[in-house]
Amino acid sequence: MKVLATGTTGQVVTCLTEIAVRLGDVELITIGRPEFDLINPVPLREAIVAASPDVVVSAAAYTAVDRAEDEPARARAVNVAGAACVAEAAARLGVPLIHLSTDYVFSGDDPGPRKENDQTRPRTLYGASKLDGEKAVASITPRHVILRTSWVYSPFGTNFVRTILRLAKSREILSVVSDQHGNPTSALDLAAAILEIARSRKGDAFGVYHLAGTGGTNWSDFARHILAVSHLNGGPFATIRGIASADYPTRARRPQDSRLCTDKFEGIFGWCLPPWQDSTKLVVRRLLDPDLRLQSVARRPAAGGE
Ligand SMILES: NC(=O)C1=CN([C@@H]2O[C@H](COP(=O)(O)OP(=O)(O)OC[C@H]3O[C@@H](n4cnc5c(N)ncnc54)[C@H](OP(=O)(O)O)[C@@H]3O)[C@@H](O)[C@H]2O)C=CC1
Ligand SMILES: Cc1cn([C@H]2C[C@H](O)[C@@H](COP(=O)(O)OP(=O)(O)O[C@H]3O[C@@H](C)C(=O)[C@@H](O)[C@H]3O)O2)c(=O)[nH]c1=O
Ligand SMILES: [Mg+2]
Repeated sequence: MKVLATGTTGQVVTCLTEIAVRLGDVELITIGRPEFDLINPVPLREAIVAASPDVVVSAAAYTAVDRAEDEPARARAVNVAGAACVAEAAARLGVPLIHLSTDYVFSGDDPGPRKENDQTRPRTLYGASKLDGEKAVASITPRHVILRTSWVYSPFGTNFVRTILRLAKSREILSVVSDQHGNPTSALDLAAAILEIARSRKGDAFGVYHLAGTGGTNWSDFARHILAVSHLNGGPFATIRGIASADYPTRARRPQDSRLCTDKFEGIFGWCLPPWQDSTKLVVRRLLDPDLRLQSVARRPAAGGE
């Protein structure tokens, strides 16, 4: 089957390319900058229609959480108008759209995990733009699977795992916030899930779903796990000092607890993503030894798990 994904160098799109090669029966087309920019999405929409895929994956987005506070118009243009144009292409083709969204649509003021219908109230401009993007997508095509995921990391691009490993090379102690809770998600797992959904052709599965790594944590414990694995494998190490968000001022105020409940996804699809610790280990080991091509698509069965 032919799957088209937006973006060229993003974490998820890069992992989609890797997993598609591994699967063998998916032709993955990626489309994005510099030829096609979501800021000017009509040519992108027309190119998607011309490519005539069986499924469209909307993986490109404005993801710079702090910068979005200073350029809201650009963030909204990409995440709302751009996402809408991608949805229009899928609607014109009459094919399913898998659209990625975020835990940052929630304020996180109350304890999680959060279900799909829980009240959304983004704290950040990034989160608000992604929420409006979801609404636009849903209004344009009923054949949408909106996947809200969180804390995405991978061997590629910009992410927390790579940042922590880089900082640990030059510092003995790192201060990391311990009062923000969420679910780290490997983009390799997510890409495998997206292609599994694309191939499953479940006719009644459209809607909004939460899909993230199994198990919750906070950023400082996530960092501790990253560096423990790194240390065991001869990589950089630093001591993590847990701090309060108030002691790590950022332009955007992140949710306090944006853990996602994945029961709905598990109920419909019958599986979920691996425990975040296992997937983090695979990605850290791959980053330390780029020749490693570790198995990263293992899944837990839905029943009988923890
Ligand atoms: N990263 C995370 O922690 C999380 C991400 N998500 C969502 O998952 C999706 C994938 O995220 P991820 O892979 O991590 O993103 P990345 O930040 O790794 O990559 C962003 C992608 O979007 C593309 N992009 C950004 N602006 C434009 C533009 N103006 N025109 C065309 N393409 C553009 C980039 O293009 P280029 O290749 O040219 O740079 C890149 O391919 C996004 O929808 C994001 O909101 C959800 C939860 C967590
Ligand atoms: C690097 C670092 C970060 N932090 C904090 C800042 C922040 O609260 C938290 C995570 O920082 P980041 O900037 O990596 O995370 P952030 O950009 O907020 O990550 C988010 O990205 C968007 C795209 C999403 O959709 C979200 O799911 C989420 O993954 O850790 C420290 O406390 N110490 C540090 O040394
Ligand atoms: Mg960031």
